[in-house]
Amino acid sequence: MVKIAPSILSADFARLLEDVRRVEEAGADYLHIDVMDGHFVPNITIGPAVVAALRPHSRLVFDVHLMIEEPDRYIDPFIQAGADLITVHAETCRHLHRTLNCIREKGGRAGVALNPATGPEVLQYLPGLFDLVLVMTVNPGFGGQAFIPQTLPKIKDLQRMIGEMGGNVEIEVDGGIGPSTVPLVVQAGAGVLVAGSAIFNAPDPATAIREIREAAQRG
Ligand SMILES: O=C(CO)[C@@H](O)[C@H](O)COP(=O)(O)O
Ligand SMILES: [Fe+2]
Repeated sequence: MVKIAPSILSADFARLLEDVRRVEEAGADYLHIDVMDGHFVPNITIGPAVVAALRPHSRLVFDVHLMIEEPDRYIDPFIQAGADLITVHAETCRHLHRTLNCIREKGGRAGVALNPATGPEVLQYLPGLFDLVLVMTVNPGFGGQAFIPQTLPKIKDLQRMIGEMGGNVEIEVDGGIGPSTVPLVVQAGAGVLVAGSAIFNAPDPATAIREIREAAQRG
């Protein structure tokens, strides 16, 4: 069974809690929270205060995607705010090994995100140190972009690599995910599907989640 992670980047920020409740009731698994700093990516979004405000109102796994320079500075604030899973971009980490250890020491699950142009080999010598790999299927920074099909072979390579490493590591995909792309990424090996615009811009987010699950079964 795949997991579905609605990205609140495409939610109505003026009605954020309402939107979170709606996807939680519709059976979402993770709540994907995109954190952008205006440096690593051009956009600026959410900080720990918003995560802390939502935390008492939701039992969803808070899946925090840090698209920020120097992510080490913000691991503790996001854990304190209630993040369950913290994903850092390999491209932003000078010492990825240290950063992953730091997330786990503070009690979080650790994820590594890879831009479309970044290969999986950055993970090769880190077996057992990460819980999730986030394959960016668009360039990070904005919702509503078109899926990049050249990322599919990377998902397959990662699945093989993770299988050889052993352990329990999830492959998450993020960007341009919706009913038409879900079968492709699931076939390639993705197990966690992030979707922003496909869920929150749909007339009914619950129906959109159901359609994504049905598409995953076709995959
Ligand atoms: O991390 C990001 C964008 O950088 C995402 O999580 C987006 O929120 C995905 O949006 P859609 O492509 O699903 O609209
Ligand atoms: Fe994201």
